[in-house]
Parts: sequence; C-alpha cells; structure tokens
Amino acid sequence: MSDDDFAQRPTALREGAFAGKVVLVSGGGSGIGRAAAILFARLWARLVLCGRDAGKLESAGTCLARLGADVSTHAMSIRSPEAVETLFAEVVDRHGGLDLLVNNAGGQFAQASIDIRPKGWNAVVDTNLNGTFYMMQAAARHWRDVARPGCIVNVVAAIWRGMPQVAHTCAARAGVVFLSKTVATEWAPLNIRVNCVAPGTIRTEGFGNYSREARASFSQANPTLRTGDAWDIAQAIAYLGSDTAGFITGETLNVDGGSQNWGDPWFLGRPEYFELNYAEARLPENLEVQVQ
Ligand SMILES: CCCCCCCCCCC/C=C/C(=O)SCCNC(=O)CCNC(=O)[C@H](O)C(C)(C)COP(=O)(O)OP(=O)(O)OC[C@H]1O[C@@H](n2cnc3c(N)ncnc32)[C@H](O)[C@@H]1OP(=O)(O)O
Ligand SMILES: NC(=O)C1=CN([C@@H]2O[C@H](COP(=O)(O)OP(=O)(O)OC[C@H]3O[C@@H](n4cnc5c(N)ncnc54)[C@H](OP(=O)(O)O)[C@@H]3O)[C@@H](O)[C@H]2O)C=CC1
Repeated sequence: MSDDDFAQRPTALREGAFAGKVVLVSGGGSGIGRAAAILFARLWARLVLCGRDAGKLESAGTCLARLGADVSTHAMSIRSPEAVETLFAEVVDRHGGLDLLVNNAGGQFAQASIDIRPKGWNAVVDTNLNGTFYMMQAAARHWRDVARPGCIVNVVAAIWRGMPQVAHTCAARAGVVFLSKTVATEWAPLNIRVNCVAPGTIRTEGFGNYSREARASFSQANPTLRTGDAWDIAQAIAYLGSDTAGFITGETLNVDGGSQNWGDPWFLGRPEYFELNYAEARLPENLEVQVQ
C-alpha cells in the first residue's frame, strides 16, 4: 500500500475525531507507524513522529503536511532514556503537550534462540521493552505534571503460542503486554488509559528483513491464508486511542487473521522436524482402521 492509498482508504473513524489532539507515533517513518500517522492526519490530529532515520521521517513528514497536518519530526532512538527526555521536552515546546502516545517502534532479527548472543538479545529487549517503557513513563510523567488526561497504545505482536526463531522479541512483547496491564491500573487515577494492539503478519517494509521462505510462511500463518496490511493495524490503533474506546484500558486487541488459533510463521523457514506429510504419516497400530 502507498501513502496515496492510505490517504483514500475508507475508515470507520469520524472525521475530526482527533481535532486539537497531539499524537506521537514512534517509528512513524515507515510501515504501520506511517499508515497510522496518515490516518491520524485525516482525523485532524497534530502529529509528532520519531525514529532513528531522519530521511524516513522527513519523507513521512512531507506526506502528512500535504494532507494538511501540523507535524514535527524527531530523529532519536527510544533506547536512550536521555533522548526520550529530550524528545518530550521538544514536543511540549513545539506543540504545547501531548494527548496520545503510539509506541510502534520496534523490531527483531530471526535467529534460533539457542544461538542468540547477549548483545543481540539485549538489542532487541532494549528496543522493544525498555524503549517502550521509557516512552510510556515520560508520557505519564508529562500528563501527571500538567494534570492532563492521556492515552497510550503499544504495538506488540500476536505472541500467544510463542514465536519460535524470535524468542527475544516474544519475551519483550510479553513484557509490554503485562507492563501495560499493570500501569493501566496504576495510572488510572491520572486519567491515563493504556492498551496494546497485537498484529499478526502484516505486509510492510519490515518484511524485507526476512527471507522469501519466511515471507511465504507469513502469508499462510493464519486461517485467512493471507497477510494483513498496515491499514488494518492503523485503524485498531486509532480506535483504541480515540474517545470511543474511553472505557477500555489494560486490554490487548489482536488483529491477526486468527493466528492465535491456527498457523505457524517461521522467521527462518520451517525446520524439517515440523514438515507435515499426511500422505506418508503412519498411524499407531491401535488407531489403524480397515477400509472395506
Ligand atoms: C504462532 C502464532 C504466531 C502468530 C503471528 C505472530 C506475529 C508474527 C509477526 C511476523 C512478522 C514480523 C514482522 C516484523 O516485525 S516486521 C518489522 C520489523 N522491523 C524489523 O524487524 C527491523 C529489523 N531489525 C533491526 O533493525 C535490528 O535487528 C534491531 C532493531 C533488532 C537491532 O538493532 P541494533 O542496531 O541495535 O542492532 P545491531 O544491528 O547493531 O546488532 C546488535 C547485535 O544483534 C545481533 N544481530 C543483529 N542482527 C542479527 C542477525 N540478522 N542475525 C544474528 N544476529 C544479529 C548481533 O549480536 C549484533 O551484534 P554484532 O553486530 O556485534 O554481532
Ligand atoms: N509487520 C508485521 O508483520 C508485524 C510488525 N510488528 C511490529 O509492529 C511495529 C511496526 O513494524 P512495521 O511497520 O512492520 O516495520 P518497520 O520496520 O517499517 O517499522 C519499525 C519502525 O521502528 C522504528 N525503530 C526501530 N528501532 C527504533 C529505535 N531504537 N528508536 C526509534 N525508532 C525505532 C523504525 O524506524 P527507524 O528505522 O527510523 O529507526 C521503523 O520505522 C514493530 O514494532 C514491529 O515489530 C508486530 C507484529 C507483526
């Protein structure tokens, strides 16, 4: 899907639903984050995008400005607590405050867990769990200090049956889900809602990090036998971030084509052990039936 597609796709959300609201999308330069930012622009939000790559952010910023949004872009890494602090100071300075934080930045690399080295484990956990926490905490402190209501939507993954070959990200996302449930209670007195969206396999630029074989498994990894697209996730994010979802907190919304129930994505390709061959499968003796 292109920016132009996202600028036109129908949406269930009401025009003007985010009028006067400031929305921060991490990883807003590409994929799901970029689609969500386009949706928020169409709903009249003011936008803040952050990510590491200034070029990607600038390109997304230009697209949002064309849609009429007031947008600022900030190149930084969510892994640095100092950079997160600076980001929030810049947001307050430039936009006067924040209303919704979308923690979408994240990623991983595929590797058998038995081979993951400490540096790689730490890189993934630091981005997906620690970085997300620094952003959540900075937002909550801001809302507490200015006595303003707030809302957080964290993008995780449909991890419910484990995620072989990406154990580090599975562990980190599980951490974010339970962190979110925890602070949804702690921060309710501050009028802050916290929810997660758990995507299944969603066709984005991020797919480029995986082999052809892995990508083929992604498109067969749920009962619909197809991948979702970034708009599917953008709409779920906007719904949970909107006042329409005002009585929902501590929840995780799966947008996964049913992958919780059936399907097996393999980030490095399916190991031979898991190849199924029903034609040659032998039943245990006591289950054999005589066919007349
Ligand atoms: C059972 C039902 C399941 C249902 C379905 C569930 C959902 C399925 C989801 C399916 C598809 C998912 C897709 C996506 O998530 S797409 C979006 C994602 N985008 C990315 O993943 C971005 C790509 N990755 C990265 O940018 C980086 O890897 C990362 C952010 C994770 C780390 O960045 P950093 O810059 O800190 O790290 P370095 O590159 O410097 O590396 C640090 C050490 O990490 C190790 N490493 C890194 N890459 C690899 C690799 N390819 N293989 C092995 N090890 C790696 C390594 O130790 C690095 O240190 P050294 O370089 O010193 O060795
Ligand atoms: N596509 C899918 O099937 C699924 C995706 N997800 C998750 O959804 C999110 C969006 O993924 P998607 O859009 O597909 O892929 P992308 O790779 O396009 O998006 C990841 C974004 O995260 C940003 N990012 C990564 N590390 C950092 C960091 N340290 N600091 C700031 N920004 C960072 C990247 O920006 P930059 O390069 O500029 O730093 C990039 O824009 C990710 O968390 C991903 O893991 C979850 C399940 C499935």
